[in-house]
Amino acid sequence: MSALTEILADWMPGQRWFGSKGREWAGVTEEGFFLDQSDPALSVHRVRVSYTDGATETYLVPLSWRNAPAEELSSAFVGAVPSASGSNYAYDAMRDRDATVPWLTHLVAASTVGPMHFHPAGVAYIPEGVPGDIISGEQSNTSLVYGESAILKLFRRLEPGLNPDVEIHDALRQADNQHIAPLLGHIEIDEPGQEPSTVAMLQTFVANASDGWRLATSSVRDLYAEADLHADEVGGDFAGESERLGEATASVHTDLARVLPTETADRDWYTAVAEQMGARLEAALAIVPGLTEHAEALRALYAAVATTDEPVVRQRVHGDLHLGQVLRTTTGWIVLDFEGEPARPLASRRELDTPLRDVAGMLRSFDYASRHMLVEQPEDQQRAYRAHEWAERNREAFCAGYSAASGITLSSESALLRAFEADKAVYECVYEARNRPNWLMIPLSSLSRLTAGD
Ligand SMILES: Nc1ncnc2c1ncn2[C@@H]1O[C@H](COP(=O)(O)OP(=O)(O)O)[C@@H](O)[C@H]1O
Ligand SMILES: O=P(O)(O)O[C@H]1O[C@H](CO)[C@@H](O[C@H]2O[C@H](CO)[C@@H](O)[C@H](O)[C@H]2O)[C@H](O)[C@H]1O
Repeated sequence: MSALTEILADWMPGQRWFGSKGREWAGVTEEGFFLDQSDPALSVHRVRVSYTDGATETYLVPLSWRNAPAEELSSAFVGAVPSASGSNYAYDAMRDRDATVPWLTHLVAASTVGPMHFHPAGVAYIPEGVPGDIISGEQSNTSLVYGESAILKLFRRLEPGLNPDVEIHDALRQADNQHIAPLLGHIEIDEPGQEPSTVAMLQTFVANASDGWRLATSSVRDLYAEADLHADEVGGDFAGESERLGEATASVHTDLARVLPTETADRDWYTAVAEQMGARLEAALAIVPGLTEHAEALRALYAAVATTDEPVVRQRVHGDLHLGQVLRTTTGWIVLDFEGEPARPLASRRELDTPLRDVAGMLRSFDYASRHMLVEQPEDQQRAYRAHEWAERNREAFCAGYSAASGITLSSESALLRAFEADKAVYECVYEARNRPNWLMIPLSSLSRLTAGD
């Protein structure tokens, strides 16, 4: 193994974007090329990790290079690689501002550098010559904001095929949908014998906006501060926003169904969905022992999916909709990140699905927002009651907004919707066990409610 491969193998598991935490590595290889040779030089590496369970993943790692240690970049230090003249010092290039300029320079020039191709969308101005600032946050990918006008998202896990984030943003632009941030370009990398992988996406940065998670949790904080008031009585009531969010979600679904293919679900689809949910549960049980007590009830919920006669139109959807994926601007809600669930294979994220998956994702998110502050005080019954009330109020408002804008009535009796919520909660259990174990109780306790039929 080369010195750089060893350094990357040590460093990657500690990165937020590394999705396979806790999985045992069987091997690792790395190949890279220089995207820019100036000082600091910028190189891009594809790191292929194989696991003892037989799976493999490819991660994209851009590095910046310096001849001497850079004190101000100590938190971005990746490692020192011995060279003929001493050492070369590698840094996380996404956190080295000086190394962030070439991405947009190449996009403006529509360059090809080695295996990498830059595709400007040709619809709006791309800022050039300015450095990008990394967004810090709970992200599966890594984003740079350039001068408050554009945001570049680097997809960390590479898979051959067009990333749905690019594909869906492009489709919604054609539909002139008002609830997205316009696509400015994207970057691809060749994969021998396969379709290219999408490396990054550039879109308009929406300034002066707040994400839905932050707004919703402020509303919950207000409620907790006034523990004897109801959700509709405190100043920070969120229900109006939830209703508008339901309308925005419906508008996105309506436009996706208008400009991209749709199909009516046949019996096989219901059976396949029930099987997928069951398979996800079986895999999750091996990772989260706390799920065992819900397993039987979940299997019964999924069995109901196979036999329900609720009509479903299959179409492209968001795939991982939650409050952290929506931005409230001065005029309304913007929906972000159409990539789908990061842990799912790309081909399955591009399949036709049902809008109910997105509705379920957002309903789960209201539950999360209401209860994440209870993680530290699980015994507080008064607040737990208020949390439940807040979640119900906002879930109902979201559904009302969605139904009014789409003409599709969302029923709390729907076996499908309940199963999609439960399936999402199972996914979240695995996600939390791997990334935020002290939050695991949020989806786990929701499963008690969902399987009890409340
Ligand atoms: N176009 C945008 N304008 C403003 N902020 C954005 C934009 N796109 C993303 N963000 C911010 O970056 C965060 C992460 O972006 P997202 O696309 O969800 O990345 P990830 O796939 O890593 O979760 C969002 O929650 C939002 O705060
Ligand atoms: O935004 P990503 O595409 O990276 O989505 C992943 O991370 C999310 C957390 O950042 C995770 O969402 C879960 O936590 C949210 C609060 O942090 C909550 O609003 C969501 O409802 C809950 O699912 C998401 O599941 C995961 O795919």
